[in-house]
Amino acid sequence: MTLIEMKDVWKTYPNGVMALNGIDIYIDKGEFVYVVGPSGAGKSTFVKCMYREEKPTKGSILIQGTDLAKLRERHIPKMRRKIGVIFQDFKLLPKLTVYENVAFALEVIEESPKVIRQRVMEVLDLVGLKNKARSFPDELSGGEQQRVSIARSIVNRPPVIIADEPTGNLDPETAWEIMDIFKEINERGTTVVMATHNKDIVNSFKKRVIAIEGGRIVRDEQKGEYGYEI
Ligand SMILES: Nc1ncnc2c1ncn2[C@@H]1O[C@H](COP(=O)(O)OP(=O)(O)OP(=O)(O)O)[C@@H](O)[C@H]1O
Repeated sequence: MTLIEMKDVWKTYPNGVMALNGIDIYIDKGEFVYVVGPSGAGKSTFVKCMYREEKPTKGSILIQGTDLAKLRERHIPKMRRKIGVIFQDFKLLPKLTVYENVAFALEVIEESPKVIRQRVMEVLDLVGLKNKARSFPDELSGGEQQRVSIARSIVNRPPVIIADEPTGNLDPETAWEIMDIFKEINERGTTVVMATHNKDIVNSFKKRVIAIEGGRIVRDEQKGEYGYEI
């Protein structure tokens, strides 16, 4: 079943840079997809369009049938709940505890305190951080902070999570631990789209690879390789 469909997507930034030049892609429910390519190829722009951080200049992006490209500003927050997002630099709220950072996503949709407590502890358990619920982000290692951000991204139970260089700030061993969590989440049925420069991970944990160069898809392979020298 198709979860995400991009049809003839173009993105030109206001400064004239053409970052995406006609992207057509289908991603099915439950897939694990790496997005690879040289620096400046358009990977971040591709994923940003997918969670409507950027609006395409032309084309449509359907997520479960809703066209993100046509979405009005006021409908964006509701749509974002269907998409968990994970960044290279974690983007946790520094003044909130681990628990509060994760609970925040459920508080804004006014879930009951009981549901919030249950779901937050459930996802903190999944990422192995139940014992750090009361800690603040700056008391955690980079790997732990990324685990919190993953917990936050899945607490709403979105059908897809999108990660932009999630292991970019982590040492190789920690990067693998984070990958194990993504694997687990994917095995439980969540679609994962991950832009990455991590050649070892792409070549070892083999999944679909979409390669972008100059804003175009130049390769789309099941169980693909990273394909670039770093
Ligand atoms: N907000 C912006 N305004 C103008 N140009 C931008 C903006 N964001 C990205 N670009 C340009 O668009 C092109 C694609 O950038 P993008 O960040 O999508 O590439 P990338 O493949 O993710 O690169 P990297 O691997 O270095 O993160 C580049 O030429 C970049 O300079």
